[in-house]
Amino acid sequence: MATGVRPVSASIKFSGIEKGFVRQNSGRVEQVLHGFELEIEDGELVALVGPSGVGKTTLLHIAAGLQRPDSGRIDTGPGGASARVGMVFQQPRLLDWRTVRANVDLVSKAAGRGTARTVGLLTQVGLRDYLDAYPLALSGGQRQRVAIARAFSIEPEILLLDEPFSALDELTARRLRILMQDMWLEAPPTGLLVTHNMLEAAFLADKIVVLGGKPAHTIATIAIDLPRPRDPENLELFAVHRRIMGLLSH
Ligand SMILES: Nc1ncnc2c1ncn2[C@@H]1O[C@H](COP(=O)(O)OP(=O)(O)OP(=O)(O)O)[C@@H](O)[C@H]1O
Repeated sequence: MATGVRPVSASIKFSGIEKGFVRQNSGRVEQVLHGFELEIEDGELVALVGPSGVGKTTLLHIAAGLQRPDSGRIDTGPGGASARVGMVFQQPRLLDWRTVRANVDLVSKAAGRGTARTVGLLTQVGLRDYLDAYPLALSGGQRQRVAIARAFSIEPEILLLDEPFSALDELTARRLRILMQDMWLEAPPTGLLVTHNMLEAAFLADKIVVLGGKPAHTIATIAIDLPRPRDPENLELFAVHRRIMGLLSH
């Protein structure tokens, strides 16, 4: 687990989660999650990996409160009842008619954190010279940097990451993973990362939960005990990648 300080503790606990969707062509319910259990401890970052359609994003949406389980519980505590939840999605989802600075200010103000940290955060993500630029004038990587600054601007106790780097070229993605690691270490939130990239999961996470099947079940839970900050070239990350690919190739 990472070191650092954070004012409020938070954990994420999925208990007995059931979730099904009605298939449009047949009208039958496809059960995606059945009795799903997972606990993410305070300050821990868990990565969910598994085949397309297994239910990773559904779990993240349930954690975010964007979807409700059919039954079961999602608890964020202790202290989690009032936890601030930050999110970074695959697409940056910025307001194109607001400047970079205003995009961050709006969210941090809405979360009651004020705007004093905005310039510092945007400087930290390498956008000091773009405070007054509009998102459409930025590259995809720069926009995602704004999204990362915005997520950290609320001083999140919980941070949910939905394939945050998958729309970027690999070099940019790597830089942003390192940036994410640095920012995470300053005051580690409790986190859930959904990704298709096993190296990314191994680089960022404390624990990787490998999902498979329908309804989804946990095939393996892999603890990543490497000290931080981690090096993306660490050979142990590649060993984890191979292990997961082996598990999912059967
Ligand atoms: N709103 C919805 N309506 C109907 N079916 C849905 C809905 N959301 C998800 N599903 C179905 O639930 C299953 C799990 O979807 P989910 O997006 O959680 O998978 P995933 O593991 O995140 O996939 P991917 O890696 O491709 O993003 C899929 O079969 C999907 O079609």
